[in-house]
Amino acid sequence: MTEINLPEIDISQFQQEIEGDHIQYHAELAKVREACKEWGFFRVVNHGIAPELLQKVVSVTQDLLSMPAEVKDRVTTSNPAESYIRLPDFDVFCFMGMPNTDSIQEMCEKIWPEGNSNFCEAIGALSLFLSDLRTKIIKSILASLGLDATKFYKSDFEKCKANLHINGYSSHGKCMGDVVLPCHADVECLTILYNDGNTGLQVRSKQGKWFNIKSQPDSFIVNIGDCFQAWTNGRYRSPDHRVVYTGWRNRISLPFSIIFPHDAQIWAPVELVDDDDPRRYKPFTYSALLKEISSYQGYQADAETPKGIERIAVI
Ligand SMILES: O=C(O)CCC(=O)C(=O)O
Ligand SMILES: [Fe+2]
Repeated sequence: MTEINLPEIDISQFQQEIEGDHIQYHAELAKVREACKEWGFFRVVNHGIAPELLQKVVSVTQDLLSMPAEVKDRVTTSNPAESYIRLPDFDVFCFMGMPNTDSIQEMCEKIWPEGNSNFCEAIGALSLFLSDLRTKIIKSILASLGLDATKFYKSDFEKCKANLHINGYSSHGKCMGDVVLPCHADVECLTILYNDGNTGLQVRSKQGKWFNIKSQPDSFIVNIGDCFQAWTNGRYRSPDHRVVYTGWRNRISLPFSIIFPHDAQIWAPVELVDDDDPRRYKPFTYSALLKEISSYQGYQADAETPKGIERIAVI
């Protein structure tokens, strides 16, 4: 299978403009635009997060994932979105409303009653950095659409929430090429993904062909989610992706998902609607979308099922 190098965006190039009021359209934003149209995926480099912190995050999450099942079960709660879930092929730990030091501390104390400051510090610091990075990424994407990024960030994105997942994939009983995370598109607004450098993530092109995503240490992978696809009136795509087994002993990934407030209307601005691009979606809320997809849990076996946004909002 062909391997692709995701388009690389050097976010440090518009650091100052993002902090100011106006982002000048320039070559790096043209790359964001092309990447979001073509793949719905890009890679962010020069993000300012120290490689030492990323190594520490990998090390503490390895510690967490290697705890015995009965210890991990101590963090299982009645709300599956807020705890630990053991799926056949991988473990998922969920932290809601990040950055939230209380929820990190709470989970940590259940796993390590004697405390684990390394874990709390590393996950806490990563969440803080990612919250800051998300603002820069969203503003860059808005500017790449030719929009007033400051205005639209404030009106539609400032109140977005974030959840952090820790995914741990095991190799137990796996054969090369086995699909360990089925084909899906992220339903949220946007995902900023960090992984431990192991390969396995694949993206499906517009033409329906699967590509291996080349791994690149110390960078973050960004992908557009279904809600953002709808907000852009379909100009940017929320890509199907999956994870396959490629021979690792175990594999860690940390998706940081940005979500619209549950009851906010998701609605493309008029600037993105014209004769060439007539309005594609009716307004909908994230909570209505979640309700719709709960029937198939967000995973679509090779995407035969129409996406949630197509089912509830397409005009
Ligand atoms: O593990 C990965 O690289 C991707 C994870 C993912 O797509 C997800 O959690 O939605
Ligand atoms: Fe995903």
